[in-house]
Amino acid sequence: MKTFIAELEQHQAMIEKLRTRTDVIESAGELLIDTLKQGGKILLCGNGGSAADCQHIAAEFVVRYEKHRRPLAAIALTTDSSILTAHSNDYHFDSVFARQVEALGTDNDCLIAISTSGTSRNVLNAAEAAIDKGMAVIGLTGNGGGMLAGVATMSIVVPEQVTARIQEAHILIGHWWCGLVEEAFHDRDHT
Ligand SMILES: O=C(CO)[C@@H](O)[C@H](O)[C@H](O)[C@H](O)COP(=O)(O)O
Ligand SMILES: [Zn+2]
Repeated sequence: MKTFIAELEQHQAMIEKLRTRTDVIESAGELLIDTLKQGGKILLCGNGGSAADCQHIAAEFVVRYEKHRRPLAAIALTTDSSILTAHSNDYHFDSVFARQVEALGTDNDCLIAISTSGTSRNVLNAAEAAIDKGMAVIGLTGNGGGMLAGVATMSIVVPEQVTARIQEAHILIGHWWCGLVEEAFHDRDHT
């Protein structure tokens, strides 16, 4: 049985490796700030645990992270059960996020496409649809980046193979972006 200490050690090793991705993580944070300052919105998509990350991060933008500031435009494409089921039932699950990008995206917007493997077809299709619309795409991935790293405008490839470690890195990065963005929009009359 793997001990909890072994799990912690694996997590710490992931954190150390993440240092090598600092520049692109910071650049992506600046892109998010620019997108919102120019009136664009942030769309997010991913499967499974990454779907949860999408709605988690969207909630921090729309509501708050740690400080009071104006609401920020973000939509998780993973949450509307009618859209998800109608599209998957009538068309295909592979295009369930791309369809929403086509419906909602504009060239001011940015898509955060999350896939630990970088190979999930519905995430790749969403990234391609976003590029076709002139949107910026931040690929949040791992495992060498898969095809997502080739499609996205900029990619954060967590240098890990274990899905859980990659997901832990993703939410750490997502939270850091939330703090950075919040600082840029912070209403200094409130806390
Ligand atoms: O949370 C986990 C594993 O930790 C799973 O639900 C995982 O997200 C799912 O298997 C996803 O379908 C994996 O998709 P992806 O990250 O490779 O795009
Ligand atoms: Zn999980």
